[in-house]
Amino acid sequence: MGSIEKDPREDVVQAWYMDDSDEDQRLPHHREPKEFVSLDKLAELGVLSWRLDADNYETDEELKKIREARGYSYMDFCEVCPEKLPNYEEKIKNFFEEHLHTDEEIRYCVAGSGYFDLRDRNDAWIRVWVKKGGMIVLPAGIYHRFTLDSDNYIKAMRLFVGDPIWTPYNRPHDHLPARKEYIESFIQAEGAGRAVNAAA
Ligand SMILES: CSCCC(=O)/C(O)=C/O
Ligand SMILES: [Fe+2]
Repeated sequence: MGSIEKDPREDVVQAWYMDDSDEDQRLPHHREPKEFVSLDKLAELGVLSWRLDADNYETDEELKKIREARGYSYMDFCEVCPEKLPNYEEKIKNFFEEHLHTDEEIRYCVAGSGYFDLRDRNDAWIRVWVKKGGMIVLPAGIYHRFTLDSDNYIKAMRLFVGDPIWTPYNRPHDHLPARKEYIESFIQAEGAGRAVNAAA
C-alpha cells in the first residue's frame, strides 16, 4: 500500500470548512465531523501558501526568491495586540468584516497565529489557520476576513507590489474590476478543465 505523505506546509497553514455557529470568532469553528481543506484545494481558489523559516526571515533565501519572483518590493510588520496596534478594538472589528482588496493580501506570520477566513466558490467559509512560519497570498477580489485565535497574538509581515494599498471594500463590492476578474478566473479554469476532459 502506498503511503500518503503529509504536506509540510500543513504544520503552519491548515484549512477547514467552518460551522454556522455565532460563538466566539476566536474559536476554531470546525464542522462536526471536521472537514479539512487541502492546500492544493486552496490553490484552486487562487490562495498560495508556503512554509518558511520565521526565525531567520532577514536572511532567508527562499523568502528573497518569492519576493523577487512576485515583485513584492514593499514590506512592513503588523503586530495585532492591544499594546502594539493603535485603535485595537476598532481594527479587530474591521478585520472581521467580510471584505475584498483590489490587490493581493500577502501575510507572513513570523510570530503567534491567526485565522484568515475566505469564501469558496459556493460562498461557504473556509478558515485558514496561519501559524509561525506560514505565509499566504489571498488573490485580489476574494472575499475574506481576519481574526486572532484564542492565543490573541500575531506578528505578520505584510508584503506588497509597489506602494501599499490596504483599503478594504466591505461586501458587497461585486462591481469592482478586481472582483469581476477573480470570478472570471474561475470560469476560465472550469473551461480549461472541460477542454482537458473532452480530449481525454
Ligand atoms: C494579520 S494582518 C491583519 C489583518 C489584515 O491586514 C487584513 O487585511 C485582513 O483582511
Ligand atoms: Fe483583508
